[in-house]
Amino acid sequence: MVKICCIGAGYVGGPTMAVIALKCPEIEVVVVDIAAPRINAWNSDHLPIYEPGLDDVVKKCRGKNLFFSTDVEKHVAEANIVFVSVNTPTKTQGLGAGKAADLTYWESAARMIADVSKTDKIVVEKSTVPVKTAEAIERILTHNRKGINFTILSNPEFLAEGTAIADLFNPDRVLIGGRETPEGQKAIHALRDVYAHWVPVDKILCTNLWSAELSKLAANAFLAQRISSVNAMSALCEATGADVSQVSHSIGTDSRIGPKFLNASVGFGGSCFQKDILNLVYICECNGLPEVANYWKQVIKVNDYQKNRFVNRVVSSMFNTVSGKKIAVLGFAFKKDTGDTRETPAIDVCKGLLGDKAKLSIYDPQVSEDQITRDLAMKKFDWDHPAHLQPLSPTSNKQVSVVWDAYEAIKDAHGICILTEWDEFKNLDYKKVFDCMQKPAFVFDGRNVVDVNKLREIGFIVYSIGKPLDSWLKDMPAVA
Ligand SMILES: NC(=O)C1=CN([C@@H]2O[C@H](COP(=O)(O)OP(=O)(O)OC[C@H]3O[C@@H](n4cnc5c(N)ncnc54)[C@H](O)[C@@H]3O)[C@@H](O)[C@H]2O)C=CC1
Ligand SMILES: O=C(O)[C@H]1O[C@H](OP(=O)(O)OP(=O)(O)OC[C@H]2O[C@@H](n3ccc(=O)[nH]c3=O)[C@H](O)[C@@H]2O)[C@H](O)[C@@H](O)[C@@H]1O
Repeated sequence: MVKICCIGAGYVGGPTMAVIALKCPEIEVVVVDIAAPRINAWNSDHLPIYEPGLDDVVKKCRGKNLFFSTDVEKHVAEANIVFVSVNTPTKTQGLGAGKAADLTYWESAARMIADVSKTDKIVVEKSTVPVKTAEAIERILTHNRKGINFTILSNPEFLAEGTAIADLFNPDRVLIGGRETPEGQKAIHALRDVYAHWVPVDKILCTNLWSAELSKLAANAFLAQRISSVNAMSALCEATGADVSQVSHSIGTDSRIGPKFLNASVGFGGSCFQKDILNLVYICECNGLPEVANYWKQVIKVNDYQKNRFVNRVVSSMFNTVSGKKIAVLGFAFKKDTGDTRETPAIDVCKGLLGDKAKLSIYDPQVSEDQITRDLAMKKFDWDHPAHLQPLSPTSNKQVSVVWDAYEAIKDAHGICILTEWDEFKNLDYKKVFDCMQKPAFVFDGRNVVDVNKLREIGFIVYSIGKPLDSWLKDMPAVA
């Protein structure tokens, strides 16, 4: 019987392994983690992450062929295939700080695999890693190998949060990279056989190790670049009277461009886009390619510009100060259908508004007060380390309250900032909202979810990213 062990029970390890267990009933899958609270949550009725459809999948296989455990060494020792899906955050100190990937967690996992193994293993890179990481991992694994053969594969994950289960059930492709040696090819076939339980074989792409590693960074860079491109256009739309949704639709109907990932927004967030592009930039610099590095750096610069631009719009519209004014923040997660706040644009927008002394009332249907308080106090990049290594919960900020109802957040507010595109924000009773706000009442829509004309008819002053400006805003400076 094939036994799979996955090190790292996070947003990737948990859902991916649950789907493998569901689709391959004859394979035993154990997900292990050093974080006991996370494993306890995976074994409870309240899973540690919110992901549509995940509960169902876990319920169907947990206790049958899917297990969650803190007994990392035992399960690694017993497995034939070991996936490694641990954090690969951006380095905050030392060589490459602020750009390079911090491979501390990966290295410690690899050393542990080498120490506890008594049988041959396929070791699969599931985490996103710099190109050529497999070479370093191989050295760690084979340094003290005691006659055991380790074959390393790169199998990057392309799921997006909020649609993880659908993405895993029906992936655009599964990518497996391995050495072009007989052992490498044998390992590729073994992993391909796992995915072939439900993924058509023509969607399982097999490449060399470095192509697989680099393809993951390239895919995220290309996706993020599309968002920065459309966001750059949104600034020009506001300056010219064009409507970014119309521009996106017009260019997206060109089959060479395609319609997806062209929604202008307050900026992209999430645990990976920025981290992976910084990682790519660093690799380019290390390979003596500064022009290529600068090209990709610009994707992040435009994203930062977009977040600053949004804050400036809010402040300048409200008579150039938000000091002491209540601003309702609707949505804190980095996108809808997830409770994940890693690198969410809401953090930078909230910090910008707090910098101008606003009073924030924040509502998100999936994010807890504790998480928001931590996020607003955390240093850049600290969020991407395992929970037990993160700073303890800070004392709450008097300028910030977190509430569990959108109307509660809005009551007596001067302005509303929509920062996540949760469906419920489209369907609020905006007449009721208007009536309970200070006047003039402002709506700043960072996700283009509201019906701008309808809200203007009610009496709101509305700013919506990349849409023709309200006459109120036309002469206001909005320089980031
Ligand atoms: N979040 C996402 O949507 C995607 C993430 N990725 C990549 O997958 C990797 C993991 O990301 P997430 O699952 O989001 O991170 P996460 O932070 O949710 O999960 C990582 C887990 O690894 C555990 N861990 C760290 N070191 C360990 C060790 N030595 N032994 C046992 N457990 C250990 C941590 O406690 C944590 O629970 C990253 O490289 C990320 O770039 C790739 C595709 C999608
Ligand atoms: O490596 C990863 O971590 C993953 O990163 C992204 O997935 P994810 O970050 O979960 O979510 P996305 O749907 O890509 O959204 C990222 C950010 O871009 C924003 N976005 C997305 C699309 C768009 O048109 N406009 C836009 O602003 C979202 O609101 C969100 O803040 C990729 O889509 C996945 O393929 C990849 O596996």
